[in-house]
Amino acid sequence: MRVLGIEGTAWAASAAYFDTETGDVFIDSDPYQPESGGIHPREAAEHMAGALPTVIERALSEADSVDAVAFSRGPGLGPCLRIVASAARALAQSLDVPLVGANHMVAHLEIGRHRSGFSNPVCLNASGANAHVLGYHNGRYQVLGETMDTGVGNALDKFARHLEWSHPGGPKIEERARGGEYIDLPYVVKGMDFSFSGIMSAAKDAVDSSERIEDVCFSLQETVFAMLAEVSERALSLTGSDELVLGGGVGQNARLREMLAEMCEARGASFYAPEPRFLRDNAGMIAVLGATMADAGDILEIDESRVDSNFRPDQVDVTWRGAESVSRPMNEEHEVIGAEAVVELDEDVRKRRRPKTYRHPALDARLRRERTASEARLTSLARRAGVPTPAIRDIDLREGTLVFEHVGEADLSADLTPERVRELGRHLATLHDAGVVHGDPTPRNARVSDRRLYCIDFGLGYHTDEIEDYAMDLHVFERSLAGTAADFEACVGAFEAGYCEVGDRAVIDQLRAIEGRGRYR
Ligand SMILES: C[C@@H](O)[C@H](NC(=O)OP(=O)(O)OC[C@H]1O[C@@H](n2cnc3c(N)ncnc32)[C@H](O)[C@@H]1O)C(=O)O
Ligand SMILES: Nc1ncnc2c1ncn2[C@@H]1O[C@H](COP(=O)(O)OP(=O)(O)OP(=O)(O)O)[C@@H](O)[C@H]1O
Ligand SMILES: [Fe+2]
Repeated sequence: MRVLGIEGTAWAASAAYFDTETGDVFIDSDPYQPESGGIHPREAAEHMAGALPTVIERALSEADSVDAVAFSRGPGLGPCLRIVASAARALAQSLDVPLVGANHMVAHLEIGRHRSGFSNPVCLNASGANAHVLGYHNGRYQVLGETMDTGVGNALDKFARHLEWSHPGGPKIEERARGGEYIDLPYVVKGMDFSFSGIMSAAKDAVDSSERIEDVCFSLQETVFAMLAEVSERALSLTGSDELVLGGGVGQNARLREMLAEMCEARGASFYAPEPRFLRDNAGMIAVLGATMADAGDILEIDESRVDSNFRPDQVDVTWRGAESVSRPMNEEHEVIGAEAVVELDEDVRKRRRPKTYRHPALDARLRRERTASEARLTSLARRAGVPTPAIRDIDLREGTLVFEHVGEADLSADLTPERVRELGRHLATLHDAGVVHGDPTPRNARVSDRRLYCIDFGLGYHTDEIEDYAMDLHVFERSLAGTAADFEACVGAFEAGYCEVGDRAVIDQLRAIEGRGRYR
């Protein structure tokens, strides 16, 4: 099959030609470069209108024939998307071939899967307007974790604008980071979700209070990319997957790729990053996904081809994949490589947070120390509040080691029933009542026995009386269920019912508000 792809969600006016028989992808792009400030939607749309005809013509001149036209349907800037869609409709009609509407974020992911040959990877999309970790489960690309505020590239670009550097800021920060020294910045990870707002204001304050720019750029990269590597590792650990692919324009950053490669190597996973022309916005990824979709018969009628500027990857009905899942069953082994630690299971359980070589030694030492200390403290506090947890036998903060009582016969993930999930809901409500959040409640961080359900792994927990934090705890759990549970609906229903038996219903309302923010941002 031969597909013409068109992209133009924000800055790249791009067209491509992909031939499934030869595997060749021809891409021609014309970037929009704002004169000052960030991307202006109206100017960007004018750029699309002016540049698309030329790039399309060049791609067509490479084509022997065209069997389908694929375009980016969203997410992106509304005025740009409408111009791209009009061009795609007109072309499909004049060539008399089917029209395919691709989700831009799924295209960022599928290009890595396609080029690597990996069958079922976890995907980190690190782009301008987005940042999320995805895994395929129950016929969708589930969002296992995502930014709670801005996209990663936008965060970097805003910092660069503060320094009055031109757009895009990411490559300039990478350049200036060379030779910088590390300073501490806020590091925010909640389960597999993360946030950039705190770190960005701290970085701006740091340059305003005359820290060296290279030190701030260096530390910004070290901190932001370590967060992305950590949530990717959490997704690998939760699902049991041993494949990671990278997508999105920030993926062009050598330090990010280095960290991800090192993280994967340390846990025996394979890592793939497409070449830069497939990472930044480009129509090649649209043409490649378009061919897969057209092959599955996933085509659009012209009058149903309207664009969607908030089109989320988890809204896409994945017609081109089967019933497989990124999550695989895991056996109880003597040594477990978790996301944070190596855990040896004997009569007692020895959990050691080994140094993570991918992150800066100072950041690594800080995180291991803080998390080991809070895990010890909160595991005991939770038990006193009435939540079953393992007793602590020993603690060595310098080594990052904890020794626990062995609890339960299996992880909750191995035996996930609505009844058990309901009990976890009650436990979290009890914990919140005591003013504590777990921080990383997942089906792998609860242990089951005949009589009880235990909570483990409190390393990301903290004290708080904010209802938003309690709701976030529930959100983290429901995310992890969406990526792993066979019967998601029944489990979520039971979980929230269990929570309400003990806890405050207002937390559930806040949870709905959090979900709404992700969907319509
Ligand atoms: C919806 C769509 O329009 C949007 N596209 C987008 O953001 O363009 P993309 O090409 O994937 O990423 C651009 C971002 O990638 C950053 N970037 C480019 N090179 C970089 C580098 N070497 N280091 C860090 N960031 C870099 C830029 O600063 C910019 O923020 C998206 O995918 O979110
Ligand atoms: N006290 C315990 N009793 C029985 N099994 C345990 C205990 N603590 C940990 N385990 C087992 O080890 C696995 C990893 O432990 P833990 O979640 O604490 O490590 P981690 O590195 O923080 O993992 P992750 O962050 O990926 O959840 C658990 O999923 C569980 O199977
Ligand atoms: Fe993009």
